[in-house]
Amino acid sequence: MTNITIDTTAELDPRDAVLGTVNLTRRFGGVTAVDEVNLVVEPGELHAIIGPNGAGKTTLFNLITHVLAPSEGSVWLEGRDITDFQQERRPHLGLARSFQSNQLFNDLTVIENVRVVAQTTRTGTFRLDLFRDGEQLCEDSALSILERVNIDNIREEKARNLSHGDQRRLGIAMALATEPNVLLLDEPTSGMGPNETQATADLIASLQSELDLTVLLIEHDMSIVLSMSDRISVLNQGAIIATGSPAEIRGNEDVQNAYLGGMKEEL
Ligand SMILES: Nc1ncnc2c1ncn2[C@@H]1O[C@H](COP(=O)(O)OP(=O)(O)OP(=O)(O)O)[C@@H](O)[C@H]1O
Repeated sequence: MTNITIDTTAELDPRDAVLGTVNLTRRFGGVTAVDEVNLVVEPGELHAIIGPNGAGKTTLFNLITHVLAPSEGSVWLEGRDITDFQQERRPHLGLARSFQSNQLFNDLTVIENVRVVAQTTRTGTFRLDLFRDGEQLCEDSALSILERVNIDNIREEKARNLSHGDQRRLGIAMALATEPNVLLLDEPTSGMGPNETQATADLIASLQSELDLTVLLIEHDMSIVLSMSDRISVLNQGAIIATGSPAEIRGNEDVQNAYLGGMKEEL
């Protein structure tokens, strides 16, 4: 493998980062899907993870969110080792991942979906009995999140009836209901046309700046990645082989040739 040294964060210890990983590794039998990854995410940045199919992006997200346990290494959030924290505890730490379509409550309305998450986060108890006293706070908070994500106009629709794009926006709204400091987005524009893709990119940028969020994102659309990221890490065969600004990643001939392959034209 070509050695590329454009990691502008190399001097930072991942244990001191807002989100960091130390030698994070996951093996599946003989395959090392994530290989000694040291990731440093800085406060308030939009940090994208890119790489070819099978590079280990989803596995890395699954390790950070404890969907999978690492074979080796650790995950750090604001100075705490959260490697062994169970998934359910993570939203309370300020780390949230956008909900996937199969995690929505299909028979609840859009606002009910967000309210359930807001309530669960506030009370620590999962509750579907939504119509009790003392829930005005969650209702107000759910509505303001829907307005922020621009889906308040469909708040009474059942989740199952939403378009693909609206389901993805609802997934982001539900993550926001946990009041995160760090938001993980797993291909937020997948399956969207150009207009929806741009609208989603604009939404993410506005969330980042207005809510002072730190965002870690996997995204295949290179034009989106290059236009909106503060920094980009390139994964290849499980390892981070470069981290840098979009200009550094775009301008690096080795990255283009060795790791972006078919995406080279888009750089
Ligand atoms: N549960 C699993 N069991 C066995 N191998 C797995 C498992 N999950 C992932 N892998 C392997 O780990 C490697 C990394 O996969 P991963 O899905 O993390 O890559 P990716 O970068 O997200 O790919 P894509 O862009 O295609 O979604 C691949 O070789 C994949 O086949």
